[in-house]
Amino acid sequence: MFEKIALVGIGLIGSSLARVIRREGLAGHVAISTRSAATLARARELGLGSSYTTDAKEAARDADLVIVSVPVGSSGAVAQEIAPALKQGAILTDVGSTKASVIAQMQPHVPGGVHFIPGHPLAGTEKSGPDAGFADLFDNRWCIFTPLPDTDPEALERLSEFWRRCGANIDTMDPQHHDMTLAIVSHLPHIIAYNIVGTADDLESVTKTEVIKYSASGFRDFTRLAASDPTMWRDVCLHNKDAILEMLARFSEDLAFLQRAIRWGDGDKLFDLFTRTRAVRRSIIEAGQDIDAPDFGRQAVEHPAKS
Ligand SMILES: NC(=O)c1ccc[n+]([C@@H]2O[C@H](COP(=O)([O-])OP(=O)(O)OC[C@H]3O[C@@H](n4cnc5c(N)ncnc54)[C@H](O)[C@@H]3O)[C@@H](O)[C@H]2O)c1
Ligand SMILES: O=C(O)C(=O)C[C@]1(C(=O)O)C=C[C@@H](O)C=C1
Repeated sequence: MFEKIALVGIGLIGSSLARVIRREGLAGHVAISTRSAATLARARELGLGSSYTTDAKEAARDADLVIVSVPVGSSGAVAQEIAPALKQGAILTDVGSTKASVIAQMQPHVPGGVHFIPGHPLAGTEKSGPDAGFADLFDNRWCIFTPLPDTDPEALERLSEFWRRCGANIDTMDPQHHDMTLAIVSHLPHIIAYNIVGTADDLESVTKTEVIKYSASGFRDFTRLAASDPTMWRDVCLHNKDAILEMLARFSEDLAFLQRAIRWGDGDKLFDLFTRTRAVRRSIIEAGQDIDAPDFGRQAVEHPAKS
């Protein structure tokens, strides 16, 4: 599909892209760049690309497609660094979990004649780094684009076709809507997981023994999310601040409602809520998302209930 693709950042997402690009034969040349020499050396050992450099500008030079897969707080610095090397007509995209902030950081650096199309594949795991990636990561997952008002439809279609060939389904929305939606379906669940595992860890007398020994699968599911990359999630929280605070406020109100129902022994309220939420899971399954499949969105994840 492309003569040369540059992957800037070669962690979970960048290396999954490298693997699927190779499997599907989507590029003549895959240039890999990352900030740390050690990560780059590992990418080379894994044979993820055709060339390797710690100089993002070098990787981006002459590329037809440049994919930035770094923590969202670094996307502006990366855009500034590669901007002078971007060729006319190239597509520049990203995979960041927040969109308004990434656009605000990257867009000012994008030279005229370069197609900047922000994107976000809704696929990942709690793991990070080049060893964590796998070619099937994007299979049957959404990839959301938040095109800018002047986005060239042909470039958007070309990038959409690339992601389809990586296994993804495509959707588009405006950046604010993306950030609000992801705040509830992705960012809040991680924040809640970090919080509950932190609370358990604070119970020092319990944590070293009982929490580990008796962790039931409910708590274990939280620990998976709470093991996610600290840099990535620090940046997500700082860069989707307004939407996350809005969702946290609603969450706290609803939690207070639940707390009150428990305090006053209001079984009907509890039963009604739990019935409604059970229906949500059922509708996700009916919509074709097989939650119980062992590879639901992630590989190499323990499924203790099944083993
Ligand atoms: N992990 C997920 O579940 C997931 C899912 C979808 C999107 N995302 C988004 O994808 C992006 C990458 O996440 P990941 O999970 O692949 O992270 P990761 O930690 O596995 O990899 C990040 C990579 O970026 C490199 N990097 C960091 N700062 C850099 C800089 N300034 N210049 C060049 N390289 C730099 C690191 O060396 C590493 O190679 C993030 O923006 C994240 O929000 C993550
Ligand atoms: O399944 C997981 O481990 C993930 O965290 C993946 C997940 C998500 O919340 O669904 C995390 C962040 C992304 O931006 C997209 C996907």
